[in-house]
Amino acid sequence: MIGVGSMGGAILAGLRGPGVRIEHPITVTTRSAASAAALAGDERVVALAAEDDPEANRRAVRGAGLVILAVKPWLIAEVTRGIADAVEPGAVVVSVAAGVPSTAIEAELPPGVAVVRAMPNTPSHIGRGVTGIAGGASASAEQVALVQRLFETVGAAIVVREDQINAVAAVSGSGPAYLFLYAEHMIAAAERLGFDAEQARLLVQQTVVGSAELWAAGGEDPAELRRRVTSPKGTTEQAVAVLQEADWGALFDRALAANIRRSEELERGE
Ligand SMILES: NC(=O)C1=CN([C@@H]2O[C@H](COP(=O)(O)OP(=O)(O)OC[C@H]3O[C@@H](n4cnc5c(N)ncnc54)[C@H](OP(=O)(O)O)[C@@H]3O)[C@@H](O)[C@H]2O)C=CC1
Ligand SMILES: O=C(O)[C@@H]1CCC=N1
Repeated sequence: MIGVGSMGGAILAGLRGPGVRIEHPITVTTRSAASAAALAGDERVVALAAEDDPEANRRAVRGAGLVILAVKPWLIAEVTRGIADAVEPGAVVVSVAAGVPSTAIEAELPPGVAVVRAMPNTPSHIGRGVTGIAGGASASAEQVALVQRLFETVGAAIVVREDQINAVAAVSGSGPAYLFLYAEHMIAAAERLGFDAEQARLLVQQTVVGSAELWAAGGEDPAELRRRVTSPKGTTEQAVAVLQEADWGALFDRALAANIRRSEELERGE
């Protein structure tokens, strides 16, 4: 794995979780020695820093059947170019970067190396991620299925067309940020109602986690779960009516469109 920051680190943590059976060690690289040092002490991981060893990325990919690129989008081309002659023929290179088409990665690699895009999210850290996967023209259905199995070790994974990856990023890749934004605002509102910081955090965290687990446990439609909270002529419907004044349909359409627009800008190198 090249790059082990927020997203790479979440995948790595998920892969080290209980019950995940994969071949070890996983060789990972970071830019800084400090980030690599933070990963020391686990015999299942070999961490190398590009800052210490300009050959680190090339060393990491030698002999690897699967390579995950998890650096920032604007570093993908440079990093791929740097490893191109060290990647094994027949290897699968997976990029989790937003806004970098498979063709741009394929252009840096020798023929015979497959490129697959994956758009995961940070709950992968605890094995509860969701990932959209799309093969480039260089990838076979078996190679896409292999990458799907990899990401299923850290959550759920679906295969999509590459032209849907930006939408996956907008919905689930970035999705945890929208939930945490909600939590931040609810905690602040609870504090304004007079709860101390600890109480406000507990009330909101348990509400979010409990509601998510209730949904996951029963699988009912969220509209039905909302109905069960909303007593006719009760209190919830008053708050929901106020919230609905903000026209969440249009608001979410605008937010997701802005997200997709940014992926498209990244595709154009902006
Ligand atoms: N964050 C998220 O929720 C999601 C992110 N993504 C995608 O994941 C990718 C990474 O994002 P994110 O994890 O947030 O970014 P971070 O900045 O948190 O992590 C980037 C990682 O890349 C390392 N790095 C930088 N340059 C090099 C190099 N030359 N060689 C090896 N490693 C290097 C950094 O090392 P160091 O720490 O030493 O600087 C760090 O480990 C992006 O392309 C993004 O689009 C996709 C889905 C969700
Ligand atoms: O914000 C970003 O660009 C990345 C891609 C999806 C989630 N985080």
